[in-house]
Amino acid sequence: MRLIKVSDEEELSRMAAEYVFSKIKSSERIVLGLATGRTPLGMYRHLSKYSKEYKQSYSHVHTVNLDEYVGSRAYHDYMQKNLFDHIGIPKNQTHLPDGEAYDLEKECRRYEEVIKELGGIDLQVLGIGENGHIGFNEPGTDFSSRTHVVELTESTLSANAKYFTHEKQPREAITMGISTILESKEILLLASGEKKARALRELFQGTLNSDVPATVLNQHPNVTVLADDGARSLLEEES
Ligand SMILES: N[C@@H]1[C@@H](O)[C@H](O)[C@@H](COP(=O)(O)O)O[C@@H]1O
Repeated sequence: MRLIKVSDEEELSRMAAEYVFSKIKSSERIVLGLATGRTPLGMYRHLSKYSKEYKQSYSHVHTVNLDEYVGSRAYHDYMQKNLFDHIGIPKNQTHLPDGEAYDLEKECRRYEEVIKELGGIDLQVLGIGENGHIGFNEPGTDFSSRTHVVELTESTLSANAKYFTHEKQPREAITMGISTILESKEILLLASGEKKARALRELFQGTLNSDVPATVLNQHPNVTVLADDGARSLLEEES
């Protein structure tokens, strides 16, 4: 696992965008796994800006998002507003789980098929929950899980309550499973702020702990962690 140290959220956003943009530029075809939440917002802002500044084609880019709330399009709307409206990725090449599907189990299987038919994920961007969740894989999730429906923990519900001012906050979500995420060829994890420090400390301790799902990333051969001063504040090497 590589650690790239940045000072703050702004530097993290710029570095993350440069990282992803260089992959887009240098690939003939790329499948990007995308995350939502506050952390990648600045990265999306920079990527949107690059799309205006540089004559870069996005016709070779495919995207698959990690998750969506059940009964909601909150993350569809987030992606549209923060990235897809500003960047020329063909609409039929962007994918998210359908949280409004009638048969959620079937939707989970469909989503796995989508990823498989795309040939897997080349670069998965991840955020990290305060409790160490990745995607919406909450503490205790089986490391062998595939795309599934989850019941969100109180910790995650309260951390994300601020995004639900116009609709009732769903208590369930569809998420790629831990095993689905681990099959990505490369992972870029973004962590910003002191609220993430405990989860990051667990991750860098290197021991697998199913109570902190992100620790499973220690088993992946190609993970880069971009972390700012706040997120690194409990790492031993920093003290
Ligand atoms: N499903 C998302 C995760 O993918 C994200 O990593 C996490 C952290 O979000 P934030 O970046 O807002 O702290 O929140 C949500 O639970």
